[in-house]
Amino acid sequence: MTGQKIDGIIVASSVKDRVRSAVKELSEDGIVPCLATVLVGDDPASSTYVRNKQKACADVGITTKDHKLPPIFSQKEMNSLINLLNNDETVHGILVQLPLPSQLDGFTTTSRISPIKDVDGLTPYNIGLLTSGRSILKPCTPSGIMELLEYYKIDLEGKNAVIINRSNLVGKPLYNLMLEKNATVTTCHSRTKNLKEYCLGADIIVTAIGDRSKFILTEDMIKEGAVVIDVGTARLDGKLVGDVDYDNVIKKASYVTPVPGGVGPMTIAMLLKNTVTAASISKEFVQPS
Ligand SMILES: Nc1nc(=O)c2c([nH]1)NC[C@@H]1CN(c3ccc(C(=O)N[C@@H](CCC(=O)O)C(=O)O)cc3)C=[N+]21
Repeated sequence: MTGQKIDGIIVASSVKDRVRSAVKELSEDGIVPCLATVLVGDDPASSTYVRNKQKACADVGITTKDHKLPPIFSQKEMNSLINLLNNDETVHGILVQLPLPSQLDGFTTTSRISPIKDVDGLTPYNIGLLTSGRSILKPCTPSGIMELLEYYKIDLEGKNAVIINRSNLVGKPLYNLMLEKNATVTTCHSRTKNLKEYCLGADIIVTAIGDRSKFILTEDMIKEGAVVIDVGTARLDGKLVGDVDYDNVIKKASYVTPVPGGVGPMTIAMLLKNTVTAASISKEFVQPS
């Protein structure tokens, strides 16, 4: 028996359909959802990601305001820009593309974003809501993974979930979301001993390393029928590759996400969903004149 591919493109397009109709409804109320994107420097990968996010916005009727800053942009200038966007009533979501150049601190920058415009779910306020099980704006990659599991009716109740990543963007928020669904969640990372044993005990493995010289998930590391979610992204001879030895792992797993076409498209779809959520809640915060 061979496993099934989890198709992120199909699930992302169903999320986008829902977002498109929500955008239409909001527009009828006079609100045109708008995402401000902030990109510092000219890293080609980051530029491509931001461009893809803008294209996806256009596709569902969300407008974008593009802020492209020179690589020498200072923290002080960044703080003023965030203040400006926080106070701009026509902007509903603010996305600061990470990583930032070394003179800028990612945490200082994202913490400054108004929690109701925090479409990446990275402000301390939204992290607090997430750990309390009351999140509204959730980080896009983890919520995209949860959406994939739900679409394929993969139940987490009582399951052993192993996450190989402990970042603020992926591992930590995903831990909380999976815990809410009653999984027994284990976070593994570079100092974990006996990683293979954790993997072999897992009903669901989420891997987000992104460096095949350090880690590749092979079929001998998973148990029969496991669900494998690949968040890894690296370039190999110009091709996008994940952490998983897909062709062999799928023979033993029940479900596997491919790279590309798995979690990546979901990350973008959830950003669109968060932008619409932010636009909807903005109504409640509009001060009467
Ligand atoms: N503030 C912030 N928020 C982010 O969400 C964020 C970020 N910074 N920095 C970088 C990472 C990376 N990320 C991806 C989004 C889409 C794909 C994606 O759509 N990938 C396609 C393939 C794209 C290609 O071929 O290059 C796929 O997997 O099928 C991948 C990676 C969001 N990130």
